Amino acid sequence: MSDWPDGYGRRILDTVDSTLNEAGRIAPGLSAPEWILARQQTAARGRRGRAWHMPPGNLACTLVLRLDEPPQRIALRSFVSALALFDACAEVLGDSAKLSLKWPNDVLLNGGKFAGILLETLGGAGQGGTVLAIGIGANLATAPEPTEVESRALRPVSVLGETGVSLDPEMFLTHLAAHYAKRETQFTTYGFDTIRQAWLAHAARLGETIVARTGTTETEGRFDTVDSDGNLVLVTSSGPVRIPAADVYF
Ligand SMILES: O=C(O)CCCC[C@@H]1SC[C@@H]2NC(=O)N[C@@H]21
Repeated sequence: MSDWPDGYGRRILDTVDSTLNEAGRIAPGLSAPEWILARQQTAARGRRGRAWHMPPGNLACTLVLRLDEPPQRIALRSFVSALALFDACAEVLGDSAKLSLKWPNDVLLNGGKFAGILLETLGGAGQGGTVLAIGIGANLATAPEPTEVESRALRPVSVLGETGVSLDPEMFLTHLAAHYAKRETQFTTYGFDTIRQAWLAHAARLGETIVARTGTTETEGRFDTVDSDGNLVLVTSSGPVRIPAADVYF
């Protein structure tokens, strides 16, 4: 699956501050979904305001699309995009890689974090609907040092480091865009449950005890499922708890 999907545009930039910022700049004139890839980002950001390590050779891209849907449904693109990223990796790496998904949208390779996704909705977008930017970063060539990430975070890994396979970001984007288009069609045609089931089939630590931490609370429990709204469901000593947003630690 490597043909560029119909209906999706693409722009390739040498250097940009952040492909998410670029999404904001093009949003007012956006008439069709557009992938933005940058060979280098000077101010890449990750979840919860963290900086994102972005050496050349890694994948840095953002899909920007206009959606006329309620916010809760728009947010489910977190799972659509994570699954598409998983699919693209599985396709190009084959059986040489042990891939899994960490709630809500990290992709793991051999148990280490190799890719992350950051969703942002953009204001001032001109025409009707909401503009969603899905920022995707994947360590194709280089991973940050463990000292560059939070002490409790998973070991950062790269595709090259774990498998010896060298992947070109532009080539990889073609696979990712094709898989995203397929999963997006699946989502809009059959609803979230098919995405949810596929995501769960690859979930890391399902059935095991994990910890979900927000800015103020920490919840430990058995990872039971992801519900029909995308919430993480943990079974704690005081019963099931549904968590809409958190960082997860194993
Ligand atoms: O913290 C995470 O796990 C999410 C990281 C998302 C990084 C990507 S790289 C492309 C896009 N541009 C950014 O500035 N961030 C996202």
